[in-house]
Amino acid sequence: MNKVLFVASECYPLVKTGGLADVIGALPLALAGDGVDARVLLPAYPEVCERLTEAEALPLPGGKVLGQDGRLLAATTEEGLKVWALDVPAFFARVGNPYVGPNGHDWPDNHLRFAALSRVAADIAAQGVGRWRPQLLHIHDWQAGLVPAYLSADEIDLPTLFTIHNIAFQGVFPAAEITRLGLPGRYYHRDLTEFWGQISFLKAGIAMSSKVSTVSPTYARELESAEFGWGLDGLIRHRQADMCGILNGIDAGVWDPANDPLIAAPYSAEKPAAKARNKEALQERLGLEKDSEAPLFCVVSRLTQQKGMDLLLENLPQLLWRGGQLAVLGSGEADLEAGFREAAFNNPGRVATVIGYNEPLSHLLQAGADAIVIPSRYEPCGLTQLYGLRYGTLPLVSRTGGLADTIIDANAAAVQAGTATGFQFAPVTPERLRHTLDRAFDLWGDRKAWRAARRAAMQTDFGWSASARLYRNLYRRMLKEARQKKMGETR
Ligand SMILES: Nc1ncnc2c1ncn2[C@@H]1O[C@H](COP(=O)(O)OP(=O)(O)O[C@H]2O[C@H](CO)[C@@H](O)[C@H](O)[C@H]2O)[C@@H](O)[C@H]1O
Repeated sequence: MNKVLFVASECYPLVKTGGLADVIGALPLALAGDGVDARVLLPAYPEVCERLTEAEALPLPGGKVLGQDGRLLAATTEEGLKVWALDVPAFFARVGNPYVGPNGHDWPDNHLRFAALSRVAADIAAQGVGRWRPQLLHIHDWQAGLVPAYLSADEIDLPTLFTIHNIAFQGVFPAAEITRLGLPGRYYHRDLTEFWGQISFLKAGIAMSSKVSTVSPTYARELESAEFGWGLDGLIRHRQADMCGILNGIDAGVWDPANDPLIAAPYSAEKPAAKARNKEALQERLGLEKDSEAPLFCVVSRLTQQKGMDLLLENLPQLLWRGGQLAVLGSGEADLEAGFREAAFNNPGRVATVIGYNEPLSHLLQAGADAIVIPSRYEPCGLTQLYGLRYGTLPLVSRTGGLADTIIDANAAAVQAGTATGFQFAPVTPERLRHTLDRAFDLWGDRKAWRAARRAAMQTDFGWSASARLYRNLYRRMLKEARQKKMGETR
């Protein structure tokens, strides 16, 4: 068994603010079937501690971390995932979001909090926990970006894979903080952590890891361009030979319409009839008219510019004029929240908006809606379109990143062949979205074709097994390269 330590700031079901948690909660379990013993290191926020009641407390491998006392809480979740929660009260025992305080601003010491996570990961790499020592570290997003810097500073020779889930979140902090992070000043260098006069944790991860991946092949290519690279496209191009894109999968146990305790009635590709009962239940729950003829579009998303939610608001009159309904679950930018609230207020029975984060309701939306709208300006992979496929809720998506890689557009040829699974549009403009909403209404008008697309969508396999195998192969290649490098050095 290859031993791999995952390092990340979220992990479903312990703590989740977005798609990263879903990946960290599911991929290690999928890898177990492929001969990889993957364990997860994450911060012990209060909600994590609450859920790990049976945890065993272990000393930190490095004694203290960045001068603070702490411990590791070792536990196995109900799903069988082995985790170490990093319990450093000075950094993590606070009420609020993992990244943002009650005042809506980032915690002012985020650089120290997540440097501590990376520092402890490097200590585990050096000393192990008990008899378990990783052979490779799989680190995720900027919160784990300093891991290779600590490994390098301590001359610990272990391969690292850095996965970018969203390049827009970069973890950029004042350069003067470098010594408080416990890194030698020489690491503030333009080839390592320096980014426009500041320190970027994300840049450190990309520049210093053995290999870099992202969560879809199309996003891997897009990152090489100035439009998508957020100032790091040059570095990404420089690392092209070590870069790849591997699609996310979904946890088919958690997201299964045939066996989902959070929906009104079970259904499947073979027996889809009960999807209608979920539509009714959703309409009732949200105060929408019980209109089975109206195509019900839904949104489950952060309400942000990234997700293109302004484009959807702009097209709401068209969606309503053609007889559709809209159900929105999300939270995010104040003007978008206000826009969707107002839309619900002005269109009772036709538009419903729930502002907030609600995991159970997200399942009912996927089960009850006919289509899910994801007009993202960029989308590294996207998970909600995959849940939509599984639940026969046709994704209407922009052609970018993972959305481009997972949805087959209902053009005439695909409809004819019975292979269409949703709708795609490009470029990401209000006009193209409007045109594609029209195409969706036209297909809805041909119920037989809609049902065929729904069946094709539900039969698409986006479980983790194929992608887990790609990760396993990549780990093996990295371990082999590391061995060869060592042999070369000792010769
Ligand atoms: N209000 C709400 N209530 C309940 N659940 C909600 C919710 N809002 C969102 N969710 C859930 O959060 C997850 C969001 O998944 P996305 O793929 O859209 O990821 P996100 O953009 O957060 O993360 C980034 O990382 C992931 C993982 O790699 C990439 O897929 C993605 O492209 C990238 O932007 C889904 O499970 C969704 O159901």
